[in-house]
Amino acid sequence: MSAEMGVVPRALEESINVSMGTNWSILTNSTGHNASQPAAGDLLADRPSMSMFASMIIVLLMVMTAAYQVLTSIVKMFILTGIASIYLVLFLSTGISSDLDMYSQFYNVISLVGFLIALIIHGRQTEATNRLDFLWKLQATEEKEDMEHLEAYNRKLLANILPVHVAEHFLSSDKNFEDLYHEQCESVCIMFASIPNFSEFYVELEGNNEGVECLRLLNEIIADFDEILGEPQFSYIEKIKSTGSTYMAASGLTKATCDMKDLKHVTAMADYALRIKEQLEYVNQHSFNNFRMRIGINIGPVVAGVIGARKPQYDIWGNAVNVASRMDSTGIVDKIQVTQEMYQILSAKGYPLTCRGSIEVKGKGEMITYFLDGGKTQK
Ligand SMILES: Nc1ncnc2c1ncn2[C@@H]1O[C@H](COP(=O)(O)OP(=O)(O)OP(=O)(O)O)[C@@H](O)[C@H]1O
Repeated sequence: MSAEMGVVPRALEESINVSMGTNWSILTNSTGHNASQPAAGDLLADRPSMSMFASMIIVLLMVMTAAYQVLTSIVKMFILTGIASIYLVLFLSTGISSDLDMYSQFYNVISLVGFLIALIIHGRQTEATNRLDFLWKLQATEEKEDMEHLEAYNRKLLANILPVHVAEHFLSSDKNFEDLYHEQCESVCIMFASIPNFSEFYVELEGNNEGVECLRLLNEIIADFDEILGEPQFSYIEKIKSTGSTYMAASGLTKATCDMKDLKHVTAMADYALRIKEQLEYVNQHSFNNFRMRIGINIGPVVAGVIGARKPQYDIWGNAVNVASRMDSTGIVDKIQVTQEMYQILSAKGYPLTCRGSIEVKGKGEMITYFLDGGKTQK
């Protein structure tokens, strides 16, 4: 029996070697039948692992290049094609592939080219996605900046319409203007300042553009009063509104501006009244007019709130406000009329005041009032 168990016939061995591109003589060697060629068999057995090793190195190199984010897809394409070309030239021209048959060599080349194409397509797609991501991020950043600008603009706008603390209340919480905003303020100093003879000045003629020039001057006066409020010493005061030629302001509406210890919000209001009187004199000198001012000030508790949703308006209400208005309406031009409560505070602080005496105030009866004659004098 020439073909024993475990022995590969010579013809079969050769046919396997041809079809697989390998040498099976090492196997036959193990059976002891070809023991004369062990060294040649070992060498041949190493060959497939060498071509495999080379292929793996190239694939690894290509994957590393493809994964390198900094390179553009075009540069990657050139590098990958270069690597693949060098490998193919070496693979086909040197002995690396000699252990492989034609079919395996062809399969190896096709796999590499396919892999190369896949990497190039992947590189292009990744780059396109990254570019799109970048553009979206840029757009999102621009939109965020626009929104921040818009929010800042809205804040500024709202802060011009409402006092800062009220504007912050609406902006910081989820409140809307439908909800009533109100607060109780215990010690608020209220001032009404009017220019009674403005109505004499206001005439609608062709020469003054149907009264527009008169309004222009009134606007300048009110704007001057607003600007004075911007001075640091008057930070206790909040403008409430101006109706016609009457300017209304109040101080001590917030915890920060209500100084119960030194009553600075009261003295600030007295100083402000004196200051706007001076300002009107300055306007008179420069516009050759003779506007006269009448001012009334009172102190007391008020309710502050925002009325209206579409055009919200901050205002204050209470008996103290009514009395302050009466101090103006029952006052005398060029004088600052104050109530007894104001007198007690201001005289204690060193302000010169003169008692006017008792006057009849509508709805309040007889009231003793005072005139504020000037600024604080050093005691
Ligand atoms: N928030 C306010 N803004 C402007 N003016 C006010 C405010 N609150 C009260 N007043 C004015 O105070 C004045 C006194 O108000 P009060 O309610 O005592 O009297 P009245 O009889 O209603 O007013 P009037 O004498 O004008 O008829 C009124 O002229 C009113 O216009």
